[in-house]
Amino acid sequence: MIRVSHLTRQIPGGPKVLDDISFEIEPGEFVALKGGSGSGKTTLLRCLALREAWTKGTYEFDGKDVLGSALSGKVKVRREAAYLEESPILYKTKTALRNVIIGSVNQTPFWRRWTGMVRSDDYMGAMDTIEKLGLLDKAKLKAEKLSGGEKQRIAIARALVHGAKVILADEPVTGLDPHSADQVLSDLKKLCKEQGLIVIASLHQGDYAERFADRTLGLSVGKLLFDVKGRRLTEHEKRQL
Ligand SMILES: Nc1ncnc2c1ncn2[C@@H]1O[C@H](COP(=O)(O)OP(=O)(O)OP(=O)(O)O)[C@@H](O)[C@H]1O
Repeated sequence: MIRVSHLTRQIPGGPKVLDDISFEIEPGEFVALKGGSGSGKTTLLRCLALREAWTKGTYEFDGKDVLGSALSGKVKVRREAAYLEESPILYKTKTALRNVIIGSVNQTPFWRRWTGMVRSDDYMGAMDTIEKLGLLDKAKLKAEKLSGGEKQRIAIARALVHGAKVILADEPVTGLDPHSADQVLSDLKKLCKEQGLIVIASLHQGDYAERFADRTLGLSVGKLLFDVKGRRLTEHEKRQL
């Protein structure tokens, strides 16, 4: 479970980009972030991934206090929360399979990325996950040959293989055609329902949030305007964003 209380992010000497945000998310929930350009969606995801500093607030992740003095909370977030960029960063000249096995720069020790050393159970685990995401026929293709949607799904497979329990996806379907976007979001939804993952994704475009998410957090100028669960947004809520 994730519990965020009074999260505030102020750029040093600059504006407040997130202002007093609080929410709780249970395992298995797919949460969409909606808000106009500059509303703070990316900053919120990056704060949850500990890629940006919190100015104020408390953060509990799976029962651990993350921002307190003990290091174990931070280590847990770095291990179990995967931040997915809008354009996934993959090793272009390595195969999809190899990308999944060796992991992302943040998740994998340097020596492992450098040597590319794998154990047979790493190989099997990666192949199983790639198969679950329906990409077995792409496993041996170099990452540079994959489509945008396939790259996103390989980045998801990579996160899972390296122990992600929370996926923080920044505009995961921006720039994808509707079919690829549906595949990426169906995969994420399936992982929530079948494996109890938490997915938080900024999905401002189109009706993706309504179609795939269980819940929508609406942001405007760094403030949480609404937290809607189990129903579509009203016209009034849509106009506020
Ligand atoms: N390091 C920084 N210095 C100054 N302003 C910043 C910094 N980081 C973010 N901001 C500002 O904070 C606001 C929120 O940015 P953020 O990228 O989180 O918004 P967003 O909702 O993801 O926008 P978009 O949908 O356009 O990607 C923006 O006005 C941005 O300019």
